[in-house]
Amino acid sequence: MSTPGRPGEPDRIALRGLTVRGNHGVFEFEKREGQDFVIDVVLNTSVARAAASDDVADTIHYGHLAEDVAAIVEDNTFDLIETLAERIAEHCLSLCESVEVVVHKPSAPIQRAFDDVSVTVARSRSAAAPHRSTGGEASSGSAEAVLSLGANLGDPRATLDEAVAALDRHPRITVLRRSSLYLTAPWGGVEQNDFHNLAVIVETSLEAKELLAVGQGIEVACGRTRELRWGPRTLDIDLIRFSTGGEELVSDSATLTLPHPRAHERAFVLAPWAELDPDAQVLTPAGRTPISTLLETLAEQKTSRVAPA
Ligand SMILES: Nc1ncnc2c1ncn2[C@@H]1O[C@H](COP(=O)(O)OP(=O)(O)OP(=O)(O)O)[C@@H](O)[C@H]1O
Ligand SMILES: Nc1nc2c(c(=O)[nH]1)N=C(CO)CN2
Repeated sequence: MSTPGRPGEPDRIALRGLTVRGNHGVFEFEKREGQDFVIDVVLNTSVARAAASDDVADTIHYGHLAEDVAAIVEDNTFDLIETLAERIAEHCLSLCESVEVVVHKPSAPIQRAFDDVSVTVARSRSAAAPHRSTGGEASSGSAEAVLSLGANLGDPRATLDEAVAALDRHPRITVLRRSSLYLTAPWGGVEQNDFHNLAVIVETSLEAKELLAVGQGIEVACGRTRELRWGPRTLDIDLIRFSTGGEELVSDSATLTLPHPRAHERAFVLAPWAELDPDAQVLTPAGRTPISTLLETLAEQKTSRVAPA
């Protein structure tokens, strides 16, 4: 028989010694030439559910975690390993309650013999939230969001099922409603297979940026690569609308545009959304417009509801 966990002794998933080449450093030659960074992350998260089900879908997949962390190291250039550690911690907090991240820089330009230099940050959701809230954004409390999901590579049905389940498993996201599945003609001018699309309405205590980051994490976990704009993909999750207390968030930062700037031009977004909320008023450059009116103007974009499997 297992013993119930005691407070102060949370379950942990640890990934140590992840070695990734990156271009971080104060000196120009460090940015130019790159060097190895070694990362340790310890995620405090209950593994009880996965231990009971023996299903990897009920836990944080360490392979996906390693890829996500490696991508943060590889895709950015920071002066300081403090910043790198903070970014990694921020990502991990979209997966778990608290985390400790150590970034080692064993080849740092130090003119003395040394074994290692490292920065350690420990972050938890409650402590992190005030630092991460950004101007004009809802910080906490409950928000409602519309997400559009699409896929046209691999097994789109299975991927979309897995993506909705992954959203719902997140401790700070509840999927309230899920639309039928739609088969839709590719939008955007790239010749490719039809897409499968659906929409979900979720309730969340995450900020909009965090919700988008969770969606992007799920895209990566499902094997998404970005090769061609509007091109074929295993999974795409777009944040269409985010509202707190009935008030819709409008954002135009480099990383987050809300409402989604192209949603009103896309029948593949509007048809599934209209099924969930037929009275939705969509904020467009021309003002608020009923979703049914927009769909009428997009009638030439083919969408058809797929019968349940
Ligand atoms: N509301 C939003 N939903 C999804 N991504 C957004 C949003 N606002 C800004 N972005 C940013 O847009 C970038 C490109 O996203 P993505 O790769 O999903 O684009 P796409 O699916 O090819 O095209 P589109 O943005 O037209 O749907 C991402 O880096 C993401 O941070
Ligand atoms: N029908 C349809 N077309 C698309 C879609 C999509 O989900 N559905 N996604 C794209 C890039 O995100 C580009 N074009």
